[in-house]
Amino acid sequence: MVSDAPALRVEDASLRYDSFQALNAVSFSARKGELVTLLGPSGCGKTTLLRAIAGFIPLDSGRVEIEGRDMAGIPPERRDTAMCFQSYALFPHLTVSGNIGFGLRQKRLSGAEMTARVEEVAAQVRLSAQLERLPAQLSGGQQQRVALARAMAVRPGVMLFDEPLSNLDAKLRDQVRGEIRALQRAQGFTAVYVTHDQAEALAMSDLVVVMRAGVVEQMGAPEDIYRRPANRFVADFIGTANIMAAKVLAEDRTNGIYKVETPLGEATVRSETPPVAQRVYLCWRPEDARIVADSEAGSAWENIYRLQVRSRTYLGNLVDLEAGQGATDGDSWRIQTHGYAEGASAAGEGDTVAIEIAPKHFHFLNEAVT
Ligand SMILES: Nc1ncnc2c1ncn2[C@@H]1O[C@H](COP(=O)(O)OP(=O)(O)OP(=O)(O)O)[C@@H](O)[C@H]1O
Repeated sequence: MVSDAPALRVEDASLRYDSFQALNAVSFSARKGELVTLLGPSGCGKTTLLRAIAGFIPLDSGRVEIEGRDMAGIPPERRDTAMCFQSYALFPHLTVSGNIGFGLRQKRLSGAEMTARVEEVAAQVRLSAQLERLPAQLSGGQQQRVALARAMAVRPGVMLFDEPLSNLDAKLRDQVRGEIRALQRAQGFTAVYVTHDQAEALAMSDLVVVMRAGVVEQMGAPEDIYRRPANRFVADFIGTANIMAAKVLAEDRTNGIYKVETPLGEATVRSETPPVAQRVYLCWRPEDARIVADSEAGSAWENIYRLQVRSRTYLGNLVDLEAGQGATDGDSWRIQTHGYAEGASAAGEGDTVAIEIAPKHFHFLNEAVT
């Protein structure tokens, strides 16, 4: 269960490597039982932040609090954290049991307590039958589970994951991420999870912290980040986004309805939050467009645009179209639709399709066009 007490609080964390500002006033907190992902492109400072939380590198300014306690000057082994790495970092000469129990050696548990704890955690990660094996005798997914069990065994206040799945193939990655999330929920541990994979972040998190160049660009629940990205960077980094420079022509703030001019044509936008400027970026997602039949397209409906299909990719469950006004010139837009949706099969390369984007599917970014 998620409670209100912050298990971890990072406040204004800043850190430089020589002249390079790796973290710049980063703040976020994780409530007890929450999984928070730090998401961003390579080099944005995710690992640096995780290592600062673990106590491996000191911050230049700002603070890390675990369970309300300031961690300044507290070494890693005395912080209530455990790290789970992408490389697993298993001891090759120790059995699964030895690896899982490794972190317990400092915990002053009796032999019987230690065995019981190892068996309990091994069962949670479904490794009870492999306790006497060496890491080399395990699959990649099993090795990852040993690493997870070893971290879980010490029952840390905050579990820290550094891209734990990047050594696994795509299918296994999906499976293991589901397992980690299920275990995290069942055991109720608090976790900070570093990834550059937006799908992983959306699938696993209670809170996503999107970072770029040492700065937090946005944080929120996965759906918030996806449906209401703050700016072009976040919109583009999370999923696929069609981003247009728009000009507000008329507004009815009371009802949240705006008329805007866009490269697609005029559009009606329904938005609870007003645009931040008259010239503002507007975003819509590929699945927000609906291909409409000619009979509908001729009616007085709003937000219907005729586009020529420039390329068509069949993805099995979905059809992905790239379409624009005319065959090649100017912007092109990504449209995704179910393969069986009306009109999808007729939308071949070179064909003209009519699409409808509902007013509520347009989203104003908090970013003015300058
Ligand atoms: N010890 C160091 N000395 C100097 N610069 C460093 C050091 N460690 C990291 N950096 C730089 O700081 C920036 C942030 O690195 P960090 O490893 O935190 O990024 P990241 O977001 O985790 O990236 P990745 O996903 O590639 O691991 C990078 O530009 C990196 O080159």
